[in-house]
Amino acid sequence: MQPPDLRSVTLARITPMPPMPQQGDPILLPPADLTDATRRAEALIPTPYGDFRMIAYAGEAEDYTPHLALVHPDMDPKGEVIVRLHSECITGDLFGSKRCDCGEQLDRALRMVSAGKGVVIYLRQEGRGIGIINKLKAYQLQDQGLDTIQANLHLGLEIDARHYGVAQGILQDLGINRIQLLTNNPLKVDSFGDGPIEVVRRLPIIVSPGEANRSYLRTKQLDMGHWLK
Ligand SMILES: Nc1nc2c(ncn2[C@@H]2O[C@H](COP(=O)(O)OP(=O)(O)OP(=O)(O)O)[C@@H](O)[C@H]2O)c(=O)[nH]1
Repeated sequence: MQPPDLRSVTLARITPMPPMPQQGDPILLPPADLTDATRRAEALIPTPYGDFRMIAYAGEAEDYTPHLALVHPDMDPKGEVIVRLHSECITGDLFGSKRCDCGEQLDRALRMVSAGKGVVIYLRQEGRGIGIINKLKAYQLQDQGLDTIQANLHLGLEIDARHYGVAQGILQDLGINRIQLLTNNPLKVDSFGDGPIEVVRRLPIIVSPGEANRSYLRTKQLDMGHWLK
């Protein structure tokens, strides 16, 4: 086997920044929304929030980014189950980025769902469905003055590319028919429409804005219609 070409590794390291994303750049999108809610594996996961049964859902050929359900061990599917649909945000959920409210929302959701014996469904919809590469490009554009909507549009992408059909499939698989949905996003509530799962109540999940996410949250409130105070 040929050894790696270390010169190109060094070069890549010292290249300061990639060029600004431009309209017309090739668009790399993550795999299309998985609509196949097939239960592939599960195990008990003890967390600081309490124990959850973690269940991975994916289609047959889609092992790499399964959606995850974290189910309280005493969840009663016959009740009005507290449910959080949380879209993946590596920057916020994993690394605590302050550019968005995602990490704090996930923390709060896990507390509420643990207390209320409910379910968190962790949907692999990084960057509102555009993937981490495009989200980082969008952040670069936001640092130049565009807002979160304008940045996606500038890249030729949808403002919000998410679909929630698979979440309904997962809830059905868990035997759940009636939910209290933790969200500020009207599109998440609307996505249940006249489907098999009834949203009996919406529960707000609002975190206090900070310096780094104030304008992001303002755009979500004023231009994306999120129910934020
Ligand atoms: N494209 C893009 N995505 C972002 C940006 N900031 C955060 N996100 C993504 O937005 C999504 C937010 O997910 P959620 O918190 O589940 O959903 P929400 O639409 O904020 O609605 P809530 O249920 O009220 O929290 C995640 O996938 C983040 O990765 C951004 O500036 N641009």
